[in-house]
Amino acid sequence: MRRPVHGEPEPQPDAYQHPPQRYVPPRLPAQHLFEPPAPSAWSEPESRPPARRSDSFLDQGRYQELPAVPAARESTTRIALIYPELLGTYGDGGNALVLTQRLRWRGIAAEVVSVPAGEPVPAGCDIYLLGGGEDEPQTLAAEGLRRNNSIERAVAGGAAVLAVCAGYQVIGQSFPAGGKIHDGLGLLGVETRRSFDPPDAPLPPRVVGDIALDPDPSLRLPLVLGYENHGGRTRPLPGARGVPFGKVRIGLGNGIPEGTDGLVEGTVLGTYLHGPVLAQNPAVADLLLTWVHGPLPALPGPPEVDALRAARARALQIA
Ligand SMILES: NC(=O)CC[C@H](N)C(=O)O
Repeated sequence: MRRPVHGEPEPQPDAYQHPPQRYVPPRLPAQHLFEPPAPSAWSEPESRPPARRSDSFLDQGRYQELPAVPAARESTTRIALIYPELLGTYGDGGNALVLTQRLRWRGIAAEVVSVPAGEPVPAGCDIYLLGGGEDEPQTLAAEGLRRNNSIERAVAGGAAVLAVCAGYQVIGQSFPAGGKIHDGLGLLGVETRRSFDPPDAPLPPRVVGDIALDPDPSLRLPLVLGYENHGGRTRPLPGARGVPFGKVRIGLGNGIPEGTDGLVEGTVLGTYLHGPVLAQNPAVADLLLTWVHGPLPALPGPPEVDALRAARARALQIA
């Protein structure tokens, strides 16, 4: 992007144009991201005992005052980032950072367990993250994951999964790549194809751009914002359980006549939304965290994300 000439006003959030989709970030106080929210932001009564966490960063100052939280499945919440070099093309690894930080802000110990391709996937993690990727890496990822059923076993034991785009396709029943149909993990009852149109119809174009969802009411989430970039179309199999992640307000999502994106079944969430989706939608991060922790104290903001969401909603004319 061109740097502003001295004396020229810096671009402001309102300069965000759509189309063309060019994002100018709002100007924000940089230090906030490194500071915990003020204790006044917490909705729980102050009489609760301090958090169990003893992390050197969190032990400083205000974190001592944070309320206790329900017992985690284990003392440290383990967030598995699956094959980041194959399923990390679109910055979806940021989802791990968001989950970790939102736990730490609440005084809960958390660690990211990065699982490189070729390594066995541990079955003892609390949340499994699969990101987006191109067709070939996605096929390799599916092959690796099919070698053991760690994620399926972890889910049976109460773990949560967030699978984005290629990850969503991989945890479904089947997906296309390189002119073939590949088996997925079958964690979600969906199938992906390049098209569900009659074989003689031209292939639909790749969809790239902003996406906004009205989440399924059962999830009790605010508007979900993101970015999509995929060639595949995904539909539920007959008799599939779960609810769509949301109804598409802007964008394509699953690309089926129902106008939905993703599928949520139990503690497994598949979606086409990049962003990273949890960075733009902290409420979705907290939904995943409550799946493994039970109810958590409210944690508003951070204000940078509120500002970002407001700017994006304005730009998409859905404010
Ligand atoms: N962004 C992605 O993860 C893309 C997934 C898949 N390769 C597709 O094009 O549909």
